[in-house]
Amino acid sequence: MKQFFITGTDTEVGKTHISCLLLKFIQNYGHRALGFKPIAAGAEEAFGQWVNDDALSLLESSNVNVPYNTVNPFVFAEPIAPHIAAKNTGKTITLASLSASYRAIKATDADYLLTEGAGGWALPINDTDYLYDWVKAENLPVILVVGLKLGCLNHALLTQAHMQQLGINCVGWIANHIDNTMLEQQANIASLKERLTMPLLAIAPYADEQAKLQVHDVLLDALKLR
Ligand SMILES: Nc1ncnc2c1ncn2[C@@H]1O[C@H](COP(=O)(O)OP(=O)(O)OP(=O)(O)O)[C@@H](O)[C@H]1O
Ligand SMILES: C[C@H](N)[C@H](N)CCCCCC(=O)O
Ligand SMILES: [Mg+2]
Repeated sequence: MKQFFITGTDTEVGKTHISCLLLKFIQNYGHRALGFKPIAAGAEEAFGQWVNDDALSLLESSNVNVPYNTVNPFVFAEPIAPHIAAKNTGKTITLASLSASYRAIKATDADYLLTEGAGGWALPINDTDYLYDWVKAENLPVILVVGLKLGCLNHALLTQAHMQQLGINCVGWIANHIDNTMLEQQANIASLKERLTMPLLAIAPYADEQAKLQVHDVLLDALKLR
C-alpha cells in the first residue's frame, strides 16, 4: 500500500479539494484509492452520528468502501482547533490512538491511502503533541498544498523549514489557485519554485470541483504511478 500525508500551508487552502482530485487521478491508473481524515472539526448530525464534510468528500472520491468511522475516527462538532474541541468534549487525541485508527484503515485492500491533515502543518493534537509527530512516527511521505494567496510564501517556506528540521520526506508541493483576485499569481509560483527544494507536482486552477489538475510528470514519480 502506498501512503501519503496531505498537508497545507493553512486551514482552508484546498487540502480536501486536492486530496479528492488526487484520489480520482490515482483511480484513473487502475488503482484502489482511499482517503483518511483522522481528525475533523466541524460536523453535523446525520444518520445518528456526527459527520464532517471533508471526510464525506474523501469517502465519495474513494473507490474503496469503508464505514464512515474508519475514514474519520476523531470528529468534533465545533469548527475549532481540534485539541480544544477534544478538551471541551472530554476526549483525548493521542499518537497511539491515531496509529490504532491508521492500522484499521490500512487493513483495507486499498492500493493508495491518502491522509488529509487538519489545519496547517503545526497542528496541536493535545497539550504536548502535534499531528506532525504522528506523521514522523508513521514515516509518511508528505505532499504540501500551497493555497495561493498573499502570505503563502511565508507559510510555505516556514512549513518546508520545519519539515526539513524534522527530517520529513516531502515529495513535492501542489499550487492551488484559491483566490482569483490574487495579484502576480505566476510570479508567486515562480518565487516558490526558486525557494522550495521539493518539486512542483501539479497546479490546480481556480474552479469548481470538476477542475482538472495540471499535472507535471514529477507527480507520477512522486505518487509512484510509474
Ligand atoms: N482550486 C480551487 N478553486 C476554487 N475553490 C477552491 C479551490 N480549492 C479549494 N477551494 C475552496 O476553498 C475552500 C477550502 O478548500 P478545502 O476545504 O479543500 O480546504 P482545506 O485545506 O481542506 O480546509 P480544512 O483545513 O478545513 O480541511 C472550499 O470552499 C473549497 O471549495
Ligand atoms: C475547523 C477548520 N476548518 C479545521 N478543520 C481545523 C483548523 C484548525 C486550525 C488550528 C490552528 O492552526 O489555529
Ligand atoms: Mg479539508
